[in-house]
Amino acid sequence: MNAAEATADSPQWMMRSPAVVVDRVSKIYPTGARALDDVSVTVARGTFVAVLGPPGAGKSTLVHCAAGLDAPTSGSTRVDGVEIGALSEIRRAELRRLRVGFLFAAHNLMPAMSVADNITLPLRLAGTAPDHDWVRALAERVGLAGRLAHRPVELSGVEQWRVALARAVVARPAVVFADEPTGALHPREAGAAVGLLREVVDGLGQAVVLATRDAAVAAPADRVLLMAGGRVADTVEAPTTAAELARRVTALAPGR
Ligand SMILES: Nc1ncnc2c1ncn2[C@@H]1O[C@H](COP(=O)(O)OP(=O)(O)OP(=O)(O)O)[C@@H](O)[C@H]1O
Repeated sequence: MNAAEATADSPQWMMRSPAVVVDRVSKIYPTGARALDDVSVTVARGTFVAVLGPPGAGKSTLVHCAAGLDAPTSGSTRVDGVEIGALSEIRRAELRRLRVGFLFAAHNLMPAMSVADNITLPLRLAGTAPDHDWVRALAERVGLAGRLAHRPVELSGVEQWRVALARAVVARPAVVFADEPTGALHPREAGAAVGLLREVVDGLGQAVVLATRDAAVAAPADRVLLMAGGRVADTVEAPTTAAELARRVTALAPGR
């Protein structure tokens, strides 16, 4: 099949399409706050994009709109080749369970469930039987081998974060959306945590879209979008450093 023959729902199209396309998205809340102002972003498969900026810049709104958790006021978003706005709520929920992984500051682990059951929850919610060898291999990869039978309360904060990471990738999604994912960790632990995220998605070929205020968390990305006032004000390509990113953020908002 050549490019002209590929249709939006054919496997060939899905393989070629970027992991995420945000096309001219604006979001105006009922309060009148313009959180996103005509934002366009394309995230190629397997690439790690960080969204960095000061509080209120629109980072969370961008991640939520891109992931289909929130509806843009105008513009469109595609994830894994699928136009989110065209899906019914049921189809959107399916897409979120199997083609998208999430990592938030609050891990929302199920306290009564074992680590293994927490990790495999997205699969079970989607009616898919977990492959136990894969779950064991994943647990090993994130440093949780030997912890699969424990309850979350028996784990350290970093270990709980690793459970959330494994849960985000267990369905081998096309993309992981992360909103201030290291927010519950000590700042000292954040760098290593995002390093592990990077290692895991590099191994599995997933794209990442990660929103953060912390330049050290954004620095390992392939591309950093600097946001201010609901717009992508600047883009920094890898390699870069936290110090350079912090300098660029300050330059965007003089007097802050
Ligand atoms: N539900 C909402 N209702 C009204 N305004 C909102 C809502 N959510 C966000 N906003 C406003 O939209 C703008 C962007 O918010 P957003 O949370 O996306 O920024 P952010 O860059 O993620 O900030 P932070 O780093 O503090 O999380 C802000 O002015 C915020 O007050």
